[in-house]
Amino acid sequence: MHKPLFVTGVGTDIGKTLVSAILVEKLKCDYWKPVQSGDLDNSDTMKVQKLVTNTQTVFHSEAYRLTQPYSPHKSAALDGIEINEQTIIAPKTYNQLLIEGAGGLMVPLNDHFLVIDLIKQLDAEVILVSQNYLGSINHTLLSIEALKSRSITIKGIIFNGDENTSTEDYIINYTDVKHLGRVPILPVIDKKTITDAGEYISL
Ligand SMILES: Nc1ncnc2c1ncn2[C@@H]1O[C@H](COP(=O)(O)OP(=O)(O)OP(=O)(O)O)[C@@H](O)[C@H]1O
Ligand SMILES: C[C@H](N)[C@H](N)CCCCCC(=O)O
Ligand SMILES: [Mg+2]
Repeated sequence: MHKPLFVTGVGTDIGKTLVSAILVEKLKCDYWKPVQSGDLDNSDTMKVQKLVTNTQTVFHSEAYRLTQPYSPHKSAALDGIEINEQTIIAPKTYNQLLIEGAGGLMVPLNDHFLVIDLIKQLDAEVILVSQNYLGSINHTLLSIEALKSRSITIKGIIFNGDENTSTEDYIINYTDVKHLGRVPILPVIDKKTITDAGEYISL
């Protein structure tokens, strides 16, 4: 049985949900967003569900649905609760499971447990979503350093958005992490463009 795939990013708003939709359609795997903070009427799960065509994918319910769009530890406090990491248990499925994180790796779920700790707890392999912008080399190398320091397997990195070969080459050569592909800016995001975008990723 495959280990779960955990899609994380060098930060929030980097394209994890978009890349997750492409991967879910390409792999016909299940999707799970354990912690959703804010946007409950347009959640990541709902976004992916709207973009996926295959009938095999099961969309599992979040462990935590928080009303405010902040760091999960803060959103939970605003909702009068505290996230208990013991309750975040991977859903049972015979299919491959793709898990989308919240924000980047060092995002707090409570006062002692971060997204990166959840990856370890779920024994998942990481697909890191990066983007090419001034400062992204630092953010990407820091993310990879954090994963390696916790002996978390990195399946590879997907660059999202405009190409920057010098940035991508430096990151791949310095870290030896596998380049899984690059998703260009999609002028239109719908079922067809998400299905077609599968060709940009090789894994
Ligand atoms: N390659 C792309 N082409 C066009 N739009 C994109 C692309 N990647 C991301 N976007 C857009 O950028 C925004 C942020 O992307 P996305 O929601 O996937 O980020 P995220 O990392 O999942 O954020 P969060 O941390 O909130 O989960 C969305 O509106 C998304 O449609
Ligand atoms: C609310 C947003 N859409 C994400 N789901 C959560 C981002 C948390 C970022 C925390 C931080 O790194 O400062
Ligand atoms: Mg998302």
